[in-house]
Parts: sequence; C-alpha cells; structure tokens
Amino acid sequence: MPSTRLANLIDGRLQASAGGPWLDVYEPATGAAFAQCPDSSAADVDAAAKAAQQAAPGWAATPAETRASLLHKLADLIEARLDEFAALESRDSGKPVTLAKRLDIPRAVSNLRFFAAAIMGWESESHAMESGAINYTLRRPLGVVGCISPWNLPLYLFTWKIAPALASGNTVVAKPSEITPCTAALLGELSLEAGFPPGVLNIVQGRGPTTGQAIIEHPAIKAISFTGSTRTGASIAATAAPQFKKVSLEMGGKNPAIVFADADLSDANLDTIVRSGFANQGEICLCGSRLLVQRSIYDSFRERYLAKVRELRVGDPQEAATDLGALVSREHFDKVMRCIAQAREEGGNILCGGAALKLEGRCADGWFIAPTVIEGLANDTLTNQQEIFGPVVTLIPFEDEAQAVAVANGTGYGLAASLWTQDLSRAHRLGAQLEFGIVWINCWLLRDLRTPFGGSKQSGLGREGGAEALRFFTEPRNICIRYQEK
Ligand SMILES: NC(=O)C1=CN([C@@H]2O[C@H](COP(=O)(O)OP(=O)(O)OC[C@H]3O[C@@H](n4cnc5c(N)ncnc54)[C@H](O)[C@@H]3O)[C@@H](O)[C@H]2O)C=CC1
Ligand SMILES: O=C(O)/C=C/C=C(\O)C(=O)O
Repeated sequence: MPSTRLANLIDGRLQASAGGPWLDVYEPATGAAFAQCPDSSAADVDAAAKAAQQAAPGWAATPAETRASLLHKLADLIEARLDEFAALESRDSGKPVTLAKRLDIPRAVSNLRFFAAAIMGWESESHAMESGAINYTLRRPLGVVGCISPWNLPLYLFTWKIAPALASGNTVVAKPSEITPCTAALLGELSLEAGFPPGVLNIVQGRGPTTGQAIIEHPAIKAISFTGSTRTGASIAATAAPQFKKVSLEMGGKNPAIVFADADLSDANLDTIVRSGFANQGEICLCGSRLLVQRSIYDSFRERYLAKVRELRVGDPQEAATDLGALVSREHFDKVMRCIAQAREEGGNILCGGAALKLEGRCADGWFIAPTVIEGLANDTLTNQQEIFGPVVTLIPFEDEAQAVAVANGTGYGLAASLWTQDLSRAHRLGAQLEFGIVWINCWLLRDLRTPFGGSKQSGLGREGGAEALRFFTEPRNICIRYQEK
C-alpha cells in the first residue's frame, strides 16, 4: 500500500477525511499506485463550506491589496519549488516533466500573479443621466464558491479557477481531479505558509460522484466553476439550475485545424500544427484533433506531417527527450484504444500509430499509445464527432473555403479552431464564420490571460479569463443617486 496519504485543507488545517475511503493515486508511466487521496464525504464538504462561510465576510472586507499580495506570495512559493512541482505533476499525470516545467507550473504561477494584478486594475462602470442622476456599479463577491478541475492540466486549471475567485473576494471550496490530486494538495500546504486566513481556501479531495456532487449540491456554495467532460458539465448544470447557482462550464472539444494551400508551412509552423494535435498526449481540450487540409496540397502536406509525427518520441515522462508521456489512467487508455478500434471499424486508414506502446524498464506497465493519424473518414463518423482526448488526429481533405467552414462547423462542439493561411481577408472572414469560442490564426495555444476563454454549443457555458472571470465571481449592484431636482 502506498505510504503517502494526501490531506484535505479545511479551515486552515490539513486533515484527513471524516470517514471517506482512500483512493489509490497511480503513476501512469508505471501503472503503479504511489499515493492515496481521500474520497471525501458530504460531511467533509459541509465542514469546508461552513469554514468558507465563516471566513467570507472577513475576506470580502480584506483590502484588494492584501488579497493580491497573498496571491503573489503563493505564486512565489510555488515558483521557488518549480522542479518539485513539475516532477510531481509529471508523476501524477504521465505528462513529460519538461512540459510540466515549461508549461503547467509556470502557467499556474502566472494565473495567480495575473489575477492578483487584475484585481488591482479592475474598474466598475458608471452611467450618468442627463436628468441629474448618476449610477455606479458595485461588484460584490458571491460568498462561497466551488471550483472543480480536471486531470489533464492539473495545477494549471486548478489555479485558473481559484485565483480569480479569491482575488475578487470569495472564499473557496475547491476539488482537483481524484486522478491527479497531488499538486493541488501541495499548493494547499503552501497557502498556509503564504498566510491565507483559515477557511478562505479549502481543498477537498475526492471523486466526482461523491465529493464533487456534494459541492454542487451544498446550499452555501453560490457558484460553480467547472472544467471537464461535457457529460459531467450537463449533470452539474441540472443540479445547479433549481438552486439558481451560477455556473461556468468549460467542457470538451472536437477542434478543427484548417490548413489552406496558401499557408506558410515553414518547419516551425508545421511543428506547431503537430503540437496542436499531440501536445500533452492530445489531452488538452483545445487540441486540433480534426486536421482539415486543402485538397491541392493534401498529398505533399500529409507526407511532411507524417514524417514529423513519426519523429515524436513516446517515452518515460522523466526523460528530457520525451515528447509524449503516458495517458493519464488505465480507464482513459482503454477509452482511447476503443476509439482507435472504432475508427478502424468505420473504415479509417491508420497512417501511423494505432497501437499501444510497450516500453522497457520502469515504464513496462505504463499506459502509452503511439501518436496516431487516420484518414479516409467522413466528418459525420463517430471518430470525427466524438471527443477522443488522446494522441489521435484525423486528416480530412477539403476543396474550398465554403467546404472548410462547413466541415469545421459540422460538430456539436464549439471550443477552438486554428486556421493556417497567408490571406488576411480570408483570416478575418473565417474568424467571423467559424462557430468556436477561440480562433487561432497561424498559431495555436497562444494565450493572453486577459482574453475571454471558453466555448459554445457542447463545449461550454460562459467565459473564463480576465474581466470575464472577475465578472463571473461577482454580483453587480447598481447604485443610483439623484443629485438634482427635475
Ligand atoms: N477540459 C476538458 O475538456 C476535459 C475533458 N475531459 C473529457 O472527459 C472524459 C472523461 O474524463 P473524466 O475524468 O471522467 O472527466 P470528468 O468531467 O468526470 O472530471 C472532471 C472533474 O469533474 C469531477 N466530477 C465528475 N463528476 C462530477 C459530479 N457529478 N459532480 C461534480 N464533479 C464531478 C471530477 O472528479 C473531476 O474533478 C475524457 O475522456 C475527456 O474526453 C476530461 C478532462 C478534461
Ligand atoms: O486556459 C488555457 O490556456 C487552457 C485551458 C485548457 C483547458 O481548459 C483544458 O484542456 O481543459
């Protein structure tokens, strides 16, 4: 049995669950359990919500400067232990440690710093009336809010939620994924060192149907910020609606990457197109899993693209040369393998990959899948409609702009699209026509934290990022003052 047991953070104390069972936490690269986390009960969530409720008036009245400086302090403490956080994130999720060090942990630090700065620069509106009155808007924190994050970018998305919630004066009950609970637990310990008052940040570990559901149902929790699957998002929305809780839902995607014949297909750009499909083993909701290529360059593009995909090194996440690590869990590995089998059944032609990879040595029992590229499937096949969330990309040829837009938009999801063209007019035209919350032109995952982030259709409800997140976590109150008799 693993000896490391993660604690909950409730009311400023690290503590075990009041009776919930322990869950094994696995290292995907080896398939072995290395820690345990509690499957916290409704009683744990209730204790966290009560602590948060008690802390809420004091935290809301705390000057923004103080809230911001605590967030900066937490960011500094994480940054000072960057290597430790990156190693832990990699071990817990299967992602390459180089990626955790370059992307996940620095972004978590940036999230905290960004919202610490954003709250200091945030303005509320005023509206003057010619009749002799002025309105101004107060933005009050909601009180206690719930933040539920997934396993693919564990600390990155956990901080993306708690930072704006805390900055805008809310107290928080947060739950990371039970599949990757470790870095959030370490952040919890550092939040005590940073000096957050008891009850302001509570972290309750556990599974979705137990701990997560108790958070959604708790009457003291006024809003839920969630990232994860569309199915879970729908269930959260259904539970929250009759209680009139605010929800922000960031869910799945089936994103198109569209390559026109006039694109600048430099080596660097081709690398980005490959990365957009396979970064983090394809386990990013923004990954371009449908690669649409204009017919006139299809054959030559396919050869260059496949050559690059074949060069990707799947290996031990601890090794610096590894491009793709292990899939996050046995269950997810099985799901992605089933999707590949389904693509074959649908008549897909596997151009590369298409199989699990057996590594040697310490990773012999890990959950690795070769980067897989498939062609020959119509856009309305299950393979091209369902989110796979793994290292699997399909190639789809198109004739012209109209067809590219129709195929790109022909999905129930609406999260992100990327577009490769040197025609500026086309870029603007398609930017307006593509039904996605984010459209990247000649780039992918280029993030400015001030921009609205999120999707439409089955990809999401609401937007995160910048002022959108601060608006979500606050309630506007209009004050109208008449200063002149009519
Ligand atoms: N960002 C994204 O778009 C993500 C998409 N996915 C997709 O979802 C599929 C399934 O992955 P899962 O881990 O099962 O995702 P999930 O949506 O079940 O899990 C995400 C988070 O929600 C929590 N959760 C689950 N059920 C809940 C409930 N009833 N109430 C409250 N919280 C709940 C989980 O514990 C976790 O913290 C993946 O194969 C992938 O396709 C998964 C993770 C992230
Ligand atoms: O905010 C970002 O930069 C990325 C967010 C990614 C997700 O929400 C995801 O993969 O689930």
